[in-house]
Amino acid sequence: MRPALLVQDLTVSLRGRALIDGVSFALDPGQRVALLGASGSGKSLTAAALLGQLPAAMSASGRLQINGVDVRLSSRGTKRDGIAAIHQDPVSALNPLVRLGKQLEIPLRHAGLSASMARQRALELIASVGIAEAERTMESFSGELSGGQLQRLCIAFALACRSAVLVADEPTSALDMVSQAKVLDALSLYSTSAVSTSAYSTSADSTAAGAVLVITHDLAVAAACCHRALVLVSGRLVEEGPMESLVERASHRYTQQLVEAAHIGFDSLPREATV
Ligand SMILES: Nc1ncnc2c1ncn2[C@@H]1O[C@H](COP(=O)(O)OP(=O)(O)OP(=O)(O)O)[C@@H](O)[C@H]1O
Repeated sequence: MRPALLVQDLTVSLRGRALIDGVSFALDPGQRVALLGASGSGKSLTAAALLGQLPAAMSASGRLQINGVDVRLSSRGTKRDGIAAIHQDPVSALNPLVRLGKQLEIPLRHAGLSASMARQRALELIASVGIAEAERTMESFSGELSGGQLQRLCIAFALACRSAVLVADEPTSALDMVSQAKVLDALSLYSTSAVSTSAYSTSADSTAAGAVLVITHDLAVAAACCHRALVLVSGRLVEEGPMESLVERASHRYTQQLVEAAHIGFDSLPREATV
């Protein structure tokens, strides 16, 4: 199976100092993978490198492939095809002056849907990420929704764009537990939805599922929604593996500390994350 995301030997440097040092990993379609690490370990810079959003003073090298297409790591500024992101603060991703339904319909119209089909699909997407009253949400502005609802709406946007990869950077850290669970459910939905072609075609490839990279320092969040985890320490990948073996048999001291701090055991993992 072709990976949705392939990262080889990613290095991000600032004035000759490597902030990210030789990081390699891959995400298969349908996989949810956590990128864990302490504050300052390089999680956000890794995300920025994947999205082409590194500060101008930094340089990136290595290989990046999104949905089978090589992407120049040095390119930045424009949105990269096949990859979308949601951030801790969803408000900044949305236009506060345009009704949410109109914003959601834009990528759908771009994909070739008629106005009425785009509206219908937008309603379906809003409902699919667990937001009740889809009709009313379509007519709302971003300031009228809660943080958790906006976060799920951003996931609906990523679904509308049919990005093969969704990078979720601390998607739940500003939310209460109930909203957190709903956002994690929406991320699961993303990775089981067919997303990875840009056109609404019927080709075999259009059935590939989305892959999600969840950036977090919270092991409980990672365990609740991810199949695998990658652990970053000081810009280097020190450990990776299936979620349950990481929790049960962490080998790096930082991962062991995370497990001890989270006090979670294998039994608390959802069934889906253990396959
Ligand atoms: N704009 C910048 N200029 C200089 N150094 C930076 C810049 N952004 C990040 N760094 C450095 O790069 C390293 C990795 O930072 P990064 O923001 O990726 O960490 P993080 O794991 O996302 O942390 P957090 O969980 O606190 O967001 C840190 O040492 C940080 O000081």
